[in-house]
Amino acid sequence: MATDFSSIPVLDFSQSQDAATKPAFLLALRHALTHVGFFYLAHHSVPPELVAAAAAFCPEFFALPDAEKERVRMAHSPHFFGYSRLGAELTKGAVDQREQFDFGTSTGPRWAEGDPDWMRLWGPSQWPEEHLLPGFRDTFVRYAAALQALSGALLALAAEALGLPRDAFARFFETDGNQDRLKVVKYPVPADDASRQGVGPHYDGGFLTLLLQASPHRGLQVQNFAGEWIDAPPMPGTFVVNIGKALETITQGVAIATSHRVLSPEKGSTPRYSIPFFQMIRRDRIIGQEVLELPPEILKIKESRGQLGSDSVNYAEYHEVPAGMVALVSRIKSHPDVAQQHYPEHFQQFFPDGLPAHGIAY
Ligand SMILES: O=C(O)CCC(=O)C(=O)O
Ligand SMILES: [Fe+2]
Repeated sequence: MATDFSSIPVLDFSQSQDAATKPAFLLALRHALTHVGFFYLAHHSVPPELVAAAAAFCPEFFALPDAEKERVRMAHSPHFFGYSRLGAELTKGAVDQREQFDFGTSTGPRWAEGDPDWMRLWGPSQWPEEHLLPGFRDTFVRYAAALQALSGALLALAAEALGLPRDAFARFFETDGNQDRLKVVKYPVPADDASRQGVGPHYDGGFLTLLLQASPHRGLQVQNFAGEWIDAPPMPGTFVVNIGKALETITQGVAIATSHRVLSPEKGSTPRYSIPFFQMIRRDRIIGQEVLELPPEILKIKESRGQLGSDSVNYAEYHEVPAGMVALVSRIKSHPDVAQQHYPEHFQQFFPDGLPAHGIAY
């Protein structure tokens, strides 16, 4: 296809802050949203020292004593926050070769007795003991807040790029605090006979994902319209931004969520680290029933670009159930043992034969 991509565009965030260069930024953003679903964001607003501090903590976290990682393991958390050991996570039923620590920005409205159980997805994070990793919690709280602010600014720009008012997406967020999710991820060098599925092909579920590639390893790949895997190598000073299925859904498929995966580091290499930030939406809306009206010239882009090749079965539920339920089901499928502990009825429904041999999140 003529408009298919063979590399990931680079956008300069600073252009969006200057009236003279903003139109060019919005055009580039429109193209990235509608034809690629991924872009690098350079010259962004997050201080480089904060990014460097977060990256430096990645190997340190995973070097914590096993007992401490056990203490904060995800199975203790109905909010799916905490530590998952290697091989604990599934993508479409296959085991991912990664270890991770999930946490969230500060919590918005919480679950209360009588609320649907997907309201419980939001809640407090678990943190390692301060004396074992001084500064870790403070750094990541500040990092998360900075990423939340940047993702909000970027989403307002995305609205403008699609011919919408800046606040077009506001109604999909809690007004008194929205909880976004982050994780610190380690992709080890696999053993000789192990699979190289760092994380299998998938879509992200929310609005925008802002990924820090926290070590110089290649491995992230993005699937184009023809189904080819395009490398997205680390580029210092940037975040890799991609679109999730919720944003695709409410823009009537104009902004595209693109399938991506991570290959484990090569034999003889060292572990790869990354820190994705996932912009989440409020839980109580069936967003497929609230799609945005878009200007005709923007809707037309869909026709000129053609059909996306890869499957879009995942997240079709956005048309049927509240966004919180969609997010909960996605977590349950990835972390069945957390579900078994905290959401036994859903667990029974998705895993009627009991816990898979893999998929234990500790
Ligand atoms: O680690 C990466 O580079 C990407 C991770 C990812 O796609 C995800 O966790 O959704
Ligand atoms: Fe992803």
